[in-house]
Amino acid sequence: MSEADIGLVGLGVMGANLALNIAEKGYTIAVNNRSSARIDDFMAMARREGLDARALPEADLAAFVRSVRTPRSIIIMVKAGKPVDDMIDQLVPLLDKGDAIIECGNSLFSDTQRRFERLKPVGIGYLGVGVSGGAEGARHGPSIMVGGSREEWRNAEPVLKAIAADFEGESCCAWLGEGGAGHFVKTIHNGIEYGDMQMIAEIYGIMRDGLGMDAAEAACVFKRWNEGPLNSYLIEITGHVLEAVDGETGRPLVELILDKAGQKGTGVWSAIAAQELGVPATAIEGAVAARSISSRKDERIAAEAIYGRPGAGGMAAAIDDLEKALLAGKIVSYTQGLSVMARASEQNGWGLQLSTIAKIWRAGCIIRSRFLGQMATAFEGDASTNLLMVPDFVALMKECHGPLRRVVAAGAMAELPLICLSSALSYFDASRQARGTANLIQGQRDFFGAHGFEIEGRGSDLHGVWPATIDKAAE
Ligand SMILES: NC(=O)C1=CN([C@@H]2O[C@H](COP(=O)(O)OP(=O)(O)OC[C@H]3O[C@@H](n4cnc5c(N)ncnc54)[C@H](OP(=O)(O)O)[C@@H]3O)[C@@H](O)[C@H]2O)C=CC1
Ligand SMILES: O=C(CO)[C@H](O)[C@H](O)COP(=O)(O)O
Repeated sequence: MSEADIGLVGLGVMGANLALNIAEKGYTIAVNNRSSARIDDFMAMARREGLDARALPEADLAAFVRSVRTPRSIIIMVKAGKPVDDMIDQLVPLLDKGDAIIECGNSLFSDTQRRFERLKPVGIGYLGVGVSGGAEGARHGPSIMVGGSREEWRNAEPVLKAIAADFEGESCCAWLGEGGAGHFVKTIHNGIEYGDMQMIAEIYGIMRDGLGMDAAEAACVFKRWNEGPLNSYLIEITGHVLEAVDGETGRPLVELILDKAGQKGTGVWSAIAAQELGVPATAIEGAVAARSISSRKDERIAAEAIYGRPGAGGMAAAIDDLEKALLAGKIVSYTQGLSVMARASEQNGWGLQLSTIAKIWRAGCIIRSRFLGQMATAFEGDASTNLLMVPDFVALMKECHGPLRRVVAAGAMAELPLICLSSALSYFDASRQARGTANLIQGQRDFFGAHGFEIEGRGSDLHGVWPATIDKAAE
């Protein structure tokens, strides 16, 4: 008997919480998972929350599909990559024309595009949906970034909007464009998340290694900052992470956690997308690189033994400068992420609205912040896609780039690594330098490869008369 309003397959951290959220909003949800133990765990959770009457567990995939009312909407929330394709392969023979798959994992946008094209001829709708907010967001209201056809969106809109976060009465769920648009925006959201996290970690490094602050002192500063312009989920949780104490040793937990960062792919995809689109995203790229360097612990230990410990001589920096440096770095990082989305939108004909994206990131997602509220307002009345040129942010950047410069300079002299903050500063300086240095690069390119250069008033594809050289190094 078809009883469920919607189905969800994949009861991991995100799927289980999304399913509870959907049930709580009054929908009856059929649930399925590859391993049946998770179905039992989910039903136990649903019982504890008094939601089991609206959950229909089905360990058999065919019976699960049959239990959903037609035309069916089936959410897939499994590990990204091949498991999604495998799940689609298993579902398609069980579905009817007019049914739809709503894939909510962190999928690569080009995979989403491919899956969308694959299902179109068989009459099965496909939405590629980015969901952010971790377990808590999935349970109580994530930010939801939808991509796919408008028709599928109209069918899914009521349930997706019902479960999404709400910012002052506005839903943090929106349809952003066709095909892979939703997953592309989620990927860049994560790239920006990488940048935010890395810059926070760099500031923590200055506090710990440059200023000699202990974790509890650093926690107090982050808690205070969370009351000001840096107010955000990531600053808030940083305070909590820094103040947590290990029950076994009584030491700050953060000091026991191994300094090797994991990564599941979306940061790298953001950096690759930026490079492929020809849009510089140095803060995001720096954040990805920093995670890779962090994973090479043995090499870092060996190199420190040769070159000495960075920060050993201490560093002088005002706490107010650190706050403003973080704000300036954030402006640059968001400028870059937004530019990547704007270019991708042009290239793919998505029509992405940056103001809508900023709005649905104001609550529910990992990068939610007061800053995004300012951004949403700023973009509403401004057609620019360059945050560095939007008046409110021009004023902020004028106030904060000096502090960023002092922090980066002092950090460099103290030998402290500031990959993200320093690249953000250089991006800012390079982006506002009317006369750059690429004239020399063009000269070099013409010298060795006759690639040509341009001289204003004389034309392009000009060539120099260069001397013949011999390779001195090879002599
Ligand atoms: N955790 C987070 O904060 C966020 C995660 N995401 C994304 O959501 C998706 C799910 O993540 P999350 O809930 O954290 O993952 P979990 O690791 O908690 O759960 C993974 C789920 O995928 C299922 N699965 C894995 N491989 C297969 C397969 N080959 N066939 C069928 N099912 C499979 C697992 O089933 P089984 O129990 O049988 O192993 C399980 O239900 C991912 O794309 C992730 O990137 C998005 C936003 C936030
Ligand atoms: O999408 C997310 C948050 O928005 C997930 O938590 C994702 O796993 C984060 O990426 P990584 O694991 O690479 O740090």
